[in-house]
Amino acid sequence: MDSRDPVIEISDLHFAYNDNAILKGIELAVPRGKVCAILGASGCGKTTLLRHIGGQLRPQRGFVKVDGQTVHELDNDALYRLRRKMGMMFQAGGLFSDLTVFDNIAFPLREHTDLPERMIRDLVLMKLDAVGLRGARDLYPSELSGGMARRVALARAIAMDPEILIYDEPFAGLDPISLNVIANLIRKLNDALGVTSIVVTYDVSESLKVVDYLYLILDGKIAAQGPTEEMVASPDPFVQQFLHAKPEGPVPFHYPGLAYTAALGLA
Ligand SMILES: Nc1ncnc2c1ncn2[C@@H]1O[C@H](COP(=O)(O)OP(=O)(O)OP(=O)(O)O)[C@@H](O)[C@H]1O
Repeated sequence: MDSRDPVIEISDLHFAYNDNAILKGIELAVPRGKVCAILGASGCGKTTLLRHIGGQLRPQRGFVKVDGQTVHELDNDALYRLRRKMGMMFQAGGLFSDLTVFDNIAFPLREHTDLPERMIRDLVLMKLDAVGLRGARDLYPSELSGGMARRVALARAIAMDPEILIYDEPFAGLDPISLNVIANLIRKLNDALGVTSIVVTYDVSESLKVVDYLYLILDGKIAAQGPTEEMVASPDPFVQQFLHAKPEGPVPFHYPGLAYTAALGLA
């Protein structure tokens, strides 16, 4: 693949849960080596979009290509190989509660490789060092703060040296300091490891600090996109409402419904 080709390319992606249309023609091309954020209100379909990238859901129209491969056309073996190129970190962390920090990170290496234990040890310690938690190797998840648990999940996401790092709501539920730590780690790891990172979040302010490129989702489509600085300076009222979390603007506060007077039986 040409290094200028997008790592992830999505075209005309449509998906509905039964009659509930969620994605209505997503167009997106994630450039290689950048940190991108896909921003959208809770429930707009961000996780649904990620599940198409990971091949857990099949598009009802359009396609998702990762590294030039159309995800829904791959057989199981090819999909498995493709998933190995992707490191994912989820909001809940998903750490195994009965394994130590060390064993949580060693898990994918033991599961997917035949590396000798000595090499696994070196790799795990390297990943732990990258997130500043070498000293926490023998702790269990119940002994970690929320921010530390998120960092362990991040170390596990990079255990297999992925080309693409995907974060689903990495900032949710963190205190401001941990939030900054995670945001800076996302940036630092992207550049140090030479990967492409995709951050899916509703947390705009944190993303603006560390992200190169923004996509805003509204009503199942990419409503606006651009380099972070350009988006921040954009005069578009929708972009402004979105980035500055203004309650008033083109995006209505009220869910569509009857006029208030009609609902009260006064009309
Ligand atoms: N398996 C499912 N079956 C039916 N509806 C679903 C299913 N999964 C999600 N939905 C609905 O699809 C919509 C989009 O969900 P999704 O989780 O993709 O949104 P999101 O943007 O990731 O939200 P959040 O930020 O709150 O996690 C929501 O209205 C949700 O209720």
